[in-house]
Amino acid sequence: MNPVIRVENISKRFRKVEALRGVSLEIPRGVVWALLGRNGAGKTTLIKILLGLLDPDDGKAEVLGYDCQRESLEIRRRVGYVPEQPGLYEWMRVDEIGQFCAAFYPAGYFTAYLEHIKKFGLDPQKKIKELSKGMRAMVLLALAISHDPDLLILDEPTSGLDVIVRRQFLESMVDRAATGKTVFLASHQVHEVERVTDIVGFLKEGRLILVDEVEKLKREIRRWVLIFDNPQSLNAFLNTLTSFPLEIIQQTREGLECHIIARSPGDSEPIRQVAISGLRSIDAFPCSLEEIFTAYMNRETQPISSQQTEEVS
Ligand SMILES: Nc1ncnc2c1ncn2[C@@H]1O[C@H](COP(=O)(O)OP(=O)(O)OP(=O)(O)O)[C@@H](O)[C@H]1O
Repeated sequence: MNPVIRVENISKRFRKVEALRGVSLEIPRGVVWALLGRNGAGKTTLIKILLGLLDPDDGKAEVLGYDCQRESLEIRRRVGYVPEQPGLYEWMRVDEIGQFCAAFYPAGYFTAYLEHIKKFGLDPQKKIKELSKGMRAMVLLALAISHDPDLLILDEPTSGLDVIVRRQFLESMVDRAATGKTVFLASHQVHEVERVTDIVGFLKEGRLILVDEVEKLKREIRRWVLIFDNPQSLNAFLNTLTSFPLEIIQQTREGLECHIIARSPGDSEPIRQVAISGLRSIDAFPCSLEEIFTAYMNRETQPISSQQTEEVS
């Protein structure tokens, strides 16, 4: 089956800023896919390219089989989009804005819109300018899903929503995916999307550094805490670490404790096989998606070698 989103080697520069650097990805149908990155990582830039609101400097992107540069109108008609910084007509009533947007979509849009508004507990007679931030977010979501789009794109979807609404909102994304629709969301609220996301992509300074299933990441990545009797044993261990069949994502040291976040394929736990004298204890802990994300984001800035360790000890 063709992917819903296909991005090939997209780059985008704003003057001196390289907002996207050779990003490639494919998003299958029927999943909740989250693009996670820190502020300024390039998430909104990628979304704007997908919707044809920005042209890339290099590369090619397709959404629902349409070319993002040449066929952006087709894309915008078929996709539901909730922007990060929405502009709504302040003077309109909640029902009026639905009626206004219905003109761009097939019959049935307005009826579906009113149903969503009712479900969200919003008063259709209220003026947009009288709504709270969270209520506005709900109006935007209702506007974005009332044509039942095959693909829903959300930029920072939960900002402004209280904890109850946020939970309902994110869970409704899972329900959409269960009916074969696709949800692509960009966020830096990693802990919030963890429960509802099938696949994540980590975007760091314009580069997509990882794409994987959340369940697989959580199965394969562990935080290890090793406690040694003396610094020499700890250093000896660190010197052998590169020979383990492991992807070391982060390693830090506090006194005689070594903390490692590492990925090993399958269920094997190679660190457990460590045979170094002076090892007092070894424990493994599951990682949250937030811990995994943080470890990847800090990866280049926090390497410690055994040489550095010796200096510390
Ligand atoms: N129109 C623009 N002109 C100049 N620089 C821009 C423009 N749009 C984005 N940038 C820059 O490109 C980089 C990526 O911005 P982008 O908005 O895509 O990040 P983001 O991941 O969505 O961030 P946030 O989570 O804070 O919304 C940033 O350094 C930003 O300052």
